[in-house]
Order: sequence, then structure tokens, then C-alpha cells
Amino acid sequence: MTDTSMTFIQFLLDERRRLDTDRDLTTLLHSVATACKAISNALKNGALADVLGSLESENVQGETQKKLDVIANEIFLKRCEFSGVLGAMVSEEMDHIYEIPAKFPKGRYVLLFDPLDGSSNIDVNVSVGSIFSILKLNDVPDTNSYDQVLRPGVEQVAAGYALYGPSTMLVLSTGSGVHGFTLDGNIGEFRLTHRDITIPADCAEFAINMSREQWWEPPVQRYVKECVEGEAGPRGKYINMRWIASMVAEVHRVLMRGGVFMYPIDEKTRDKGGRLRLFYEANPMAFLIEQAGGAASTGRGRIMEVAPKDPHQRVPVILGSRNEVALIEQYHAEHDAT
Ligand SMILES: O=P(O)(O)OC[C@H]1O[C@](O)(COP(=O)(O)O)[C@@H](O)[C@@H]1O
Ligand SMILES: [Mg+2]
Ligand SMILES: [Mg+2]
Repeated sequence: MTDTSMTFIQFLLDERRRLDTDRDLTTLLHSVATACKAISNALKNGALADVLGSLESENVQGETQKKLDVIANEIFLKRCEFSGVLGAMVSEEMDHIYEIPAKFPKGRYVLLFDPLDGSSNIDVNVSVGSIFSILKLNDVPDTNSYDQVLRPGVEQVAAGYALYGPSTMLVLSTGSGVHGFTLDGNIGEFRLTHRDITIPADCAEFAINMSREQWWEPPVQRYVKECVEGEAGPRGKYINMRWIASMVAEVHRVLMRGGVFMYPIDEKTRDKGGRLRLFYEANPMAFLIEQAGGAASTGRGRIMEVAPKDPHQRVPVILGSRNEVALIEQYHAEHDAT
């Protein structure tokens, strides 16, 4: 069997044989993949299906919810709650931890997810995604409290995302490399198309929301200034810039061809700790990036070592090609030492 003919479930079963992974994890990943296929389907008809636009409601972060944020959240809950292996779910779109209904068996896994990432891009038909992180607890969690799920990213057993772009892709790591699957619309299955994705150590492309330059910290201002100085500056080369405003799409580009993606802390986000959320944006992406040979940092330490205090906590994010991330960390250290 060639790689390209292997379906997602065949890949999971093969990985289970080779690596002795837990049967329950296979079940959960299959449910997650089904949720992503359903979301891809919901997005497909756009305005024709009356799924675009905003609702009156806000999520726990005070952000106006898009119709598709709510639809995607519901799909994740319904597709995954009956897997029989989950003890709880945590979502960007829910204030509280989601208790698995009593009619379903419960397990030790916890699924943390951003059902639709890049919401501002939905109405303009630009790529969006879903991000997920999986923890395995020692016991079935007591879902009345978040305490048991406040685990650092290093304890993730799997993470991934779906990218709803020109094609729909699922990118996954269970701790043994990063692998990409493309949705084959003819058979309704994800098929392995990108085995063992690796990120080059160096790059000539960065991604940041430049409109926030006025509020960045000096080390980030220094790094970006040196990038845009190009051949005449200390980097001695032209460095390109991209900004899609969908983290999934940015991380996917970094995984495909290298680069660095930043949403650093700035004056406007300092009181919240940053812009992107630790549990269901930063940690899962950090897991994938490190598995692909890159680095993921807050600028002052490894993202996956941040001790969580709140399920919707935010962190600064700097990730991608490892030499570039190391340089940005060095600039933070030099700045903090003065
Ligand atoms: O609007 P900005 O400042 O460019 O921020 C874009 C960032 O916000 C996000 O859209 C946040 O995610 P959500 O859409 O899930 O809230 C990221 O995907 C993206 O990197
Ligand atoms: Mg998001
Ligand atoms: Mg979202």
C-alpha cells in the first residue's frame, strides 16, 4: 500500500500496531476527524447555506460569535461526546467545562479545542481551521472543576488541526512525527499525503500583524526591523512577510516551507497575557511545531512548559524555524538583562 492510498483510520491502526498506542486514543481521533469532515461540509456552501455572519452572542472571551463558531462547536460536541473515552471537553466557545452526558460512558481523555479558528476570515471566504489538543488524565475527571485539566502542554498525548482551505487537510501528531492528510471528496476520507513533515531550521519569511508594531516590546520591534531592512540590514538577506489572520493557515505554511509566526504580547494585550489561547491554540500548535523539528516560545520560555492557571488563559506565541525562534528569544534575553 502506498502512502497516498492510506486512509486516516488505516494510518491510526498502523500507528497503533507499530507504536502500541492506546485503542481509546484511536477511537477519539477518529471522532475528531469525523467532526472536522462535518465542519468542512458545513463551510462548503457558504452564503448559499445561510451560515455566514455574526450572532448577537459573545463567548467567554467577550468576542462576538459567528454563526459558524457555534455550529462548529456543536459539531465537535456531538461527534465526540459518545466516543466513550472522554471525561470532559474544553472549548473556546464555552464558558464552562463540558460534562459528558450521563447516557454515554466516560473515560480519562480530555479534548480541548478551538472549533473554528480565524473567525474574522469566514465572511470573506479565506481559509479557516479547527485546532485540537488531547490530554490523558490518571483518573476520569471530576467535571465540576477545571483543576484536573489544568495540565501543561508537555503532557499532551496528541494534537492537530484541520485546515479548510482550497482543499481540506488534517494534520496530526501523536508524539511520533507530524503527518498530513487530505480529504478525498470522492470517498469522504482523509488520505495520507504528507508523511513526516519537518520544518527547516532557517527561513526567510515571517508573519506578524504589523498594525500592532506601535505596541510591541523592544525585542520584537528589533527583530522585525532587522527583517524588513533586508539585504542592507544585519540579516543580509531579503525576508518576506505574510499575514493571513488564521493561525491554522499560518502554522500550516510554516510546517510546509518554514518561517516564523508571531503573536507576541503587546501593550494592548498585556493585561490579558497575550492574544492567543494557551490550551486550544498555543499548546497544540507548539506540540506540532516541536514534533516537526521547530521551536515554540513565549519569547521567554517554552510554550508547552507554561503552567496553566485558567482554561481560557492567553500567552504570547512565537513559533517556527528553530534558529529564528532562538534569535528572537536571544533578543528578549538581551533586552531583559539591560
Ligand atoms: O485579527 P488579528 O489581530 O490579525 O488576529 C488574528 C488571530 O486571531 C485568531 O483568529 C484567533 O482565533 P479565533 O478566530 O479562534 O478567535 C487567530 O487565528 C489569528 O492568528
Ligand atoms: Mg483561534
Ligand atoms: Mg475560534
